[in-house]
Amino acid sequence: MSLIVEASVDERGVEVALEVAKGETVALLGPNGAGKSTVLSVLAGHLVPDRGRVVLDGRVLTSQGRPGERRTQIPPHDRRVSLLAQEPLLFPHLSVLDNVAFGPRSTGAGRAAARETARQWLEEVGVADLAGRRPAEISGGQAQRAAVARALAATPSLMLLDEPMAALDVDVAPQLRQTLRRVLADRTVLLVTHDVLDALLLADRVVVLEDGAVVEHGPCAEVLSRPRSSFAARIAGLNMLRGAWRDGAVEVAYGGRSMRVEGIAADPVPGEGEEAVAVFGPSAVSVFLEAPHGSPRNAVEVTLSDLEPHGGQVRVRAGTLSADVSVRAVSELDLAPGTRGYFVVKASEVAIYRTR
Ligand SMILES: Nc1ncnc2c1ncn2[C@@H]1O[C@H](COP(=O)(O)OP(=O)(O)OP(=O)(O)O)[C@@H](O)[C@H]1O
Repeated sequence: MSLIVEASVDERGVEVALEVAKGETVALLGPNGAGKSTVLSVLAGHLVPDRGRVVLDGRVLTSQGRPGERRTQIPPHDRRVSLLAQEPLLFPHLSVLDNVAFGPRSTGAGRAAARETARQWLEEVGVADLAGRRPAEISGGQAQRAAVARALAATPSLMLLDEPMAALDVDVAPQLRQTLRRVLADRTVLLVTHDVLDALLLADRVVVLEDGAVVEHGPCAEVLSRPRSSFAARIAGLNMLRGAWRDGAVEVAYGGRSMRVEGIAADPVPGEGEEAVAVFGPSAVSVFLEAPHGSPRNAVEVTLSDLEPHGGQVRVRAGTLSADVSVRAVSELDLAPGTRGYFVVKASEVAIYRTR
């Protein structure tokens, strides 16, 4: 492993362990307050954990609260870790070129060599023509490209990206994502994101944090197609009901009542009483105003919370569940926020699996 992290930050309720292999990009996903930024701060050296260890390419960057081990806290500039934040954070008084040359300069390169390196990186990220401008004279997207060049020119062993596209216009973000995909290939990267596209296009693996702890991890496609955490299900656009496996179905408490959800149980089938999830896509859900009788279908009693257009259909939400139905069905059933009804899904459309 290139990067090994174990970090507990008591004040923030964070206790995380994760690893990143050399040349691997790992996306760190999770809801607000899950602890993603805390992990990045520990790695960057801006936050000292109460207990923990950060080892990068065999070098101990942080060691705290470990009996028998010397306390270590290498300062941020000496960790060979570059952080690309949401905002480009360029030095306003320096030209774009000198901003990028700053890294090589501070690690001992001569002025001319540092500028040459900077020029190459600006070329690589497509803003070489802006080298002579000040940050105030370029757009947000261009500044973020310059920030990518600056981060890479410092020849980091680890790149940290904190929602690098979040502050950009939607029409600029896809191009920067493509550039990142190219320049980050084969680097060791930890990427914090809320965006499932970032995970799919940039990451080899995802780690999902909830409430300060890792709740699942694995290759992107696997986590997004078979999520085990509510967060991963939500970003993958899937419905998830969690409960205990009993007598061939998942017993779920939903909306204050208990119900059984039937589906296709994946191997290995959950043990009796074991925690399991039932997962199904919104397109598999039909909406009814009355409970369907005598059919082998799952029906969840719901109160609709909102409706919005979704790819030629209407996405109807009820709490954490959603259904994609036709415009015609919405009109015929007169669906609106507050309507009480049933979300109905055939057992053959529900995947059931263990959460561990
Ligand atoms: N400077 C701080 N001092 C004390 N507690 C903090 C501080 N920053 C964050 N926290 C708390 O630490 C926990 C983890 O927050 P963190 O910012 O790491 O989450 P996050 O996953 O990055 O969230 P977001 O997606 O909203 O940025 C939260 O409970 C948060 O309220």
